[in-house]
Amino acid sequence: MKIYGYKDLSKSKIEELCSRQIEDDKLVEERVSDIINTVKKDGDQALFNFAKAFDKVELEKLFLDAEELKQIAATIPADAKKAIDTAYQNIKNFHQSQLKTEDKIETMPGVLCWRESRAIEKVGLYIPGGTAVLPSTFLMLATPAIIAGCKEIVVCSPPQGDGKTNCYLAYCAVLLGIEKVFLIGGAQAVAAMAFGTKTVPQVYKIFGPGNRYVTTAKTMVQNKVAIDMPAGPSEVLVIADETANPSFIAADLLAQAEHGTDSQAILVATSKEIINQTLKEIENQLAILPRKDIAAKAIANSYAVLAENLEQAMQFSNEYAPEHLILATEQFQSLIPLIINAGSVFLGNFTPESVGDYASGTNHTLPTSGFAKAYSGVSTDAFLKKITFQQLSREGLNNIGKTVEILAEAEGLEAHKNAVSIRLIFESGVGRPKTEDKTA
Ligand SMILES: NC(=O)c1ccc[n+]([C@@H]2O[C@H](COP(=O)([O-])OP(=O)(O)OC[C@H]3O[C@@H](n4cnc5c(N)ncnc54)[C@H](O)[C@@H]3O)[C@@H](O)[C@H]2O)c1
Ligand SMILES: N[C@H](CO)Cc1c[nH]c[nH+]1
Ligand SMILES: [Zn+2]
Repeated sequence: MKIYGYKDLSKSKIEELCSRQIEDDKLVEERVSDIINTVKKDGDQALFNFAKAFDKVELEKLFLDAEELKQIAATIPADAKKAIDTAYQNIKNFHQSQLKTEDKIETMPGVLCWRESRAIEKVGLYIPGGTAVLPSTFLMLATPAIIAGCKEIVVCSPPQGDGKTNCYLAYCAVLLGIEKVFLIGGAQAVAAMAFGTKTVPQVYKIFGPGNRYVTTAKTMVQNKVAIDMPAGPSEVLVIADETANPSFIAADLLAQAEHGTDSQAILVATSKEIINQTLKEIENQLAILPRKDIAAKAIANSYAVLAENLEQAMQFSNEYAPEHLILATEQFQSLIPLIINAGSVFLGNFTPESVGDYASGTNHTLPTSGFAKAYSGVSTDAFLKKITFQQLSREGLNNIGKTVEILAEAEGLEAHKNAVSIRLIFESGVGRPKTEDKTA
């Protein structure tokens, strides 16, 4: 892991360090574009072929039904079932609290405006399953979808070696009341949900994280469907001072590094000593990790920055806009107001990022690659549309009418003006007897 001194970094070097561009991005785009076009053209047959090519599985059918899911779920160990139940309850509590009704506002006398939420009717959820199957992502996506009231929830996850899925994912399906899981992974899953095939229903919005193929496909189908955000390879940035524990920092960095070789784990510390001790700890902890080869590659693509103080560290973090930000310092309270860009934040030395990945209740589907500058993570809101309403009484139309007429005239849109004028004239009594205002 390379170490940089913040004060020696030029603006362009900071930009380079914060960019997550990878050399073969163009190649991935070309491949994904081919996959999308093939699914559009060949439908289900393309999905069988891609499962064979990429997942090394010859599928008999493209989904597991409720009975099959129940049978697989029955093999889950008792402690895992209990852990999933606990995580689900916390995620449900937190996401339920996000459902809010808004007040109606009278912007001027007789002019009433408000917003109401409606669930997106058909949503597609992608659950990663390449290097690791992530049932936690199933909970993170389906729980808010159900709370929001989405009617049709289509779930895709790559098939595993036996042409099925594992007991944890199947148990989540049973727990959540999802009766079908499509065994489709990668860009082809995104294409299937975006355009529909004979077997896979077309949806209005696609959610979920994934590798570069999945994320690139999501960005490419956006002229057809909505997406939650680009949620690609996991990343973490840890800000640490001398009150931090290097063993904890190393563990947190490795936790995200083990997701994939293109993950990033960045340390920004105010103490050289802490950086050196953390690097040593990374070596020690890496040695005993089953996924050490993956994590070691991700760590090699990562770096540490030595900042002069915590404010400077925050400045770097805001430019990097990490998916996960850990404030490994006893001073975390004073840093909270300085956070501008981050997906999810972990405060103090006893809040490991893993709790957010699984069970604290916050959502782990979060923007990566700097998209935390503009996007939020998945929430119940993401499954809702906000529809605005307005209702004018006769008094309201009298109060606002002139304003609209003048603005319509300024834009040269006479018909717009007339839609108001015709009512004002009507109201003034020209051509008809004046009636009582029943809406006032
Ligand atoms: N940002 C977030 O919120 C978040 C949350 C969880 C996981 N993640 C990230 O999700 C990713 C999961 O990646 P994964 O690979 O384990 O699973 P995945 O399910 O995203 O991808 C597996 C699929 O990729 C496709 N694929 C693999 N190699 C291919 C190739 N050469 N050409 C075309 N398609 C190919 C296959 O179809 C396979 O089914 C990780 O990078 C992890 O860090 C991010
Ligand atoms: N850290 C991932 C988000 O980047 C989420 C996850 C799922 N399982 C473990 N971790
Ligand atoms: Zn994780």
